Amino acid sequence: MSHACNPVIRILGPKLYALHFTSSPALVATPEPLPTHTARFLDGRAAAADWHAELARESAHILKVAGRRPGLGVVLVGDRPDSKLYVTRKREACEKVGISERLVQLPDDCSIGDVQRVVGELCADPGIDGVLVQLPLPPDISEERVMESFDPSKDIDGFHPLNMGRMLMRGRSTGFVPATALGTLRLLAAGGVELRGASVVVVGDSNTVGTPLAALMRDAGAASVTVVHRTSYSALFADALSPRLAAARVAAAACAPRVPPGPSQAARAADVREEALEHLAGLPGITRTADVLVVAVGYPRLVRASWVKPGAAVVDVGINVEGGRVVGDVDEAGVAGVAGVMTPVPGGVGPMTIAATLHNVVASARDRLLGPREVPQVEPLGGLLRRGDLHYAFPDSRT
Ligand SMILES: Nc1nc(=O)c2c([nH]1)NC[C@@H]1CN(c3ccc(C(=O)N[C@@H](CCC(=O)O)C(=O)O)cc3)C=[N+]21
Repeated sequence: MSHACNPVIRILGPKLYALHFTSSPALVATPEPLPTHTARFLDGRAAAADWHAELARESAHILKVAGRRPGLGVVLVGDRPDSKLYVTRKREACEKVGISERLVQLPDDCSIGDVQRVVGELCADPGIDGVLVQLPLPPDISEERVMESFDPSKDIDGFHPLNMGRMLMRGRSTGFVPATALGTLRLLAAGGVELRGASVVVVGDSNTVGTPLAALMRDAGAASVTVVHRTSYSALFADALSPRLAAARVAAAACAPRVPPGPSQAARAADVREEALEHLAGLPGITRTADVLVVAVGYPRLVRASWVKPGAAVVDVGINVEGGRVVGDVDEAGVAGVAGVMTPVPGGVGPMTIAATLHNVVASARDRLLGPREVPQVEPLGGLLRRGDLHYAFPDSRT
């Protein structure tokens, strides 16, 4: 009997699969091995390149009809190397697509008023269709207050409360959708991953990634969306819960970056890591229910093979630097033996985030310069995303 053909087994997963067989003595003698998979990786760089090519055609059309290119305004506060890298990536992509970009840099010690003034100026510029403030901001500047100072019609990150609010209203997401969520959905659609009817688990509850993704997965027809709140994994980051973890951090900080960690130090770090993971008792049981598992926590290689339902689609939104390499929140090598589909890091969601940002700029320019297009009455999210449309609506938009 094939595992894949038995709906009860397929739905309930490997634990009950074992129970099923132990209940029947005749079958206990010849248990089938648990299924193994070799995950298909979704190529975010290729999908982003396709998207860029589409956007370049639209941008050229806008230039021809309206006489100017779509325009993006970017505000960069301070000099975090990661933020500078992402801003550079956006600039390169803008050049490819034919978007004119205006970057305003502010020093680390600027005031919230300075940021709001620059946002106001960029939003008032008639040659600019979309504005974004690269996050995170210095801790003393309220990101919420900055978002509230945007003109919502130029908030291409979709972080203004008006755009966030619209997104949370079932089937009425007519504003801008945050880039990481939009890019993830498009990557899944390009990879043929069906969200309709899926059990979705989103690990991470951030305003920028987890919350928008959960809302959009629901709108895309997921059967259920479980959001794992940060209290479920905060132990990973809480030194108080693990004095040895704190000690290891202090030791690592004292050595780095001059002395590379020795074998005993590395062993101790691995040990401490295992200890921190023990605090996550209930989490693997939840992630194992997911047909589509999204991980956006910011902890390297958190999700391992035993956390994943065989054949699931695993989306890795994490970006962590470990030993000079960029790794995600998923143990790629291990999980690849269990998952059906995976997004790699790097080369997965990251490039799609950039393309989605530019998509929002082009869509904003199109609405502004060519007039807003009809909102289709009945269209599944995936289809609309494939057509590169900003707006979407659903038949079941009753609250
Ligand atoms: N207002 C705002 N909007 C954002 O969209 C925004 C932000 N703030 N703050 C930070 C996050 C992060 N983010 C990424 C973009 C591209 C890659 C990316 O291209 N990553 C490459 C690796 C980087 C490289 O080496 O090029 C990859 O995954 O393949 C990653 C992360 C946008 N963010």
